[in-house]
Amino acid sequence: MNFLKYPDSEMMAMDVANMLADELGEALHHEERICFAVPGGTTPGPVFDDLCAVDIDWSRVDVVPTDERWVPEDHPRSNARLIKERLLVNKAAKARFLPLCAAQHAPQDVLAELESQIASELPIAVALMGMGADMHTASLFPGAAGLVEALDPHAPILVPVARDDLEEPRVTFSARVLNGALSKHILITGQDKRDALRASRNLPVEKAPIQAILEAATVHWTP
Ligand SMILES: O=C(O)C(O)[C@@H](O)[C@H](O)[C@H](O)COP(=O)(O)O
Repeated sequence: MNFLKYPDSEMMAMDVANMLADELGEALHHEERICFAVPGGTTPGPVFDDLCAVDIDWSRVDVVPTDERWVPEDHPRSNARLIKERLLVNKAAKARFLPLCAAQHAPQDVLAELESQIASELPIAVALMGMGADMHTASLFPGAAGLVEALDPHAPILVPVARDDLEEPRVTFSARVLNGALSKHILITGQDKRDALRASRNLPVEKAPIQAILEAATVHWTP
């Protein structure tokens, strides 16, 4: 794991956006289409604001959430909504969005179809991920139903996840698919998350799922 520290969120957003733009541009030199996975949550918005303005051939980029909350796309908690409003604008409006959710159906009824739309676009070229202070990443939550399956080396592409205290069911890329990304970035802010990341090193992956994707990842942190 590579750990990069920034003086503030603005600097972090700018540098991470530049780094992602370079990697996406480089990947576009080698592949006709590339897959870019991005998280939801509150941290990535400023990165999206900078990244959407960069001049790469977005028309050859498939943008997919790392995980999704099972809510309609116009719901305030929808990751698709965040991504469409903050990333897929400006120059990046030309990218294609691949949804992980069809909220009018139950997850188990549509997961196979969603997977089939994504399978041909894998592996992920560049993955940007977040982390919670409970050491989850994507929707790989400690103690959640679906976690063991999502951590399995032979896991399917997508795994439904639920836990009583989560506001809605979720679907997540399995650790196997996230780990298959050619480049992995984790974006975190605040001392609590830095402490959590440190503590995760001594815990089993079921208790600290972030462990599953740390190898060869770059962690970006600002207080
Ligand atoms: O949809 C989501 O919730 C995620 O993709 C999730 O893994 C997120 O990245 C972390 O929970 C951090 O969220 P914050 O950035 O809001 O702290």
